[in-house]
Amino acid sequence: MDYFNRRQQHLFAEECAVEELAKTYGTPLYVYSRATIERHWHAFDQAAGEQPHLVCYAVKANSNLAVLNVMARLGSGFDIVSQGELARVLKAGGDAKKVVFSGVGKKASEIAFALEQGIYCFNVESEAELDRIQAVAESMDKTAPVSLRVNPDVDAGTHPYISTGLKENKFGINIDDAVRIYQKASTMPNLAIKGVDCHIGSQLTEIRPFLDALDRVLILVDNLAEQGIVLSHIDVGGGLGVCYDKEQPPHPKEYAKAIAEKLDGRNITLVYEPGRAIMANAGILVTEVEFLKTNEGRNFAIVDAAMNDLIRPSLYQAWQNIIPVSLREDTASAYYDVVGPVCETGDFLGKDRELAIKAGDLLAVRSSGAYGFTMSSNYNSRPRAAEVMVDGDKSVLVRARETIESLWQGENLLP
Ligand SMILES: Cc1ncc(COP(=O)(O)O)c(C=O)c1O
Ligand SMILES: N[C@@H](CCCC[NH3+])C(=O)O
Repeated sequence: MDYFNRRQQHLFAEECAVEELAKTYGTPLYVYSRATIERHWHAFDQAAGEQPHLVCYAVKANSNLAVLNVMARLGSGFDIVSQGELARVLKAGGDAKKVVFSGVGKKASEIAFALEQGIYCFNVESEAELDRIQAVAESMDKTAPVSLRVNPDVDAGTHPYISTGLKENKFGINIDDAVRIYQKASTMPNLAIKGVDCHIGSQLTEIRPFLDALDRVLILVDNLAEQGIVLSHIDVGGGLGVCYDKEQPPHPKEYAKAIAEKLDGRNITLVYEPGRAIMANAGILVTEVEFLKTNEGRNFAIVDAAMNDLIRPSLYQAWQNIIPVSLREDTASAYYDVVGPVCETGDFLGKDRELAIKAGDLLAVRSSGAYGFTMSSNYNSRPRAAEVMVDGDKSVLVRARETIESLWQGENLLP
């Protein structure tokens, strides 16, 4: 079931006409569906069945306070990678005790803040980081809960920019070094070993690499247990892909169930860190066609959203569906490159898209709820888009469009 669907000629987000939302809030506009977020979150939560588990939504996918608040109300945990993300989670009503802190470059100040808040666990990505956490915890007279993020050297079969589980990637600790580092951690007085973590990449469309990685992690878990280091959780990371085009990723239920079954009755808590699978198809980016033009036989639809609003097409050549908000029959379709106003040849949202459109029409870029707004910027001094959450027939402006004045906030002229 899709909460973004067409009624006659018009696109709806739940019970709200997208055309009306654009009129009310302007474009470019991100529109999120609360019902979709909740449905996706429950799919993970329910599929784990009897296995003790915690769904820690990956905040980087979409960190709008209202999005985090929807998740917090469901009792979600959160996967964060910075002090800023933790502060957002707390502001949105999230529980620090359900937060895992990932990331390769945690600063001492960020570690101290997270310890102060009492997070669930640090996912430690290097031996040097382990030493830093010990030092910070000691200075605060606290005990830091830690997991090692191990790198199982599994090819996730995804885009090289978003693959993280190979030995040559910057992430995690080589799984072959893990036993030694766990032994070291067990002697460090201000650390409490909690679990193990593994995240092999993003937009994975098959279960196999996840299960291969988990096989290797389970060998490590059993090996550590024999040495008296008993873990209380396994964090399997995020990475489950979604359908942008013709991909057929496993359903979150199928994925979460396959993972839970692999544990084979072990009495251990399972942590999931899904980002994209919850948010991507819970959002669209609505944009208005400013002009249509043809250069050297190539048609361009110049729209008011650009690479600064949605960078995935430019950065990864990612394909996202682009559809008219209202269908029209009074013009013939043609193939267009859908491009923004930013001064870069690489500024496009889609290429060669068959569309029947006129200037002034609205387009929706689908699957934009994850890594859309969070990766947006002010390049070309463009204020960032507004964000709206729909809930049935109601809509709430959850982030106002930036003003021109806000663009130079914090900047100073020379005296
Ligand atoms: C450590 C970690 N956990 C979770 C995620 C979320 O990934 P995804 O959005 O692919 O589920 C990421 C991003 O790839 C990550 O780096
Ligand atoms: N930002 C990427 C995914 C990276 C995931 C973060 N570790 C995307 O849009 O596909």
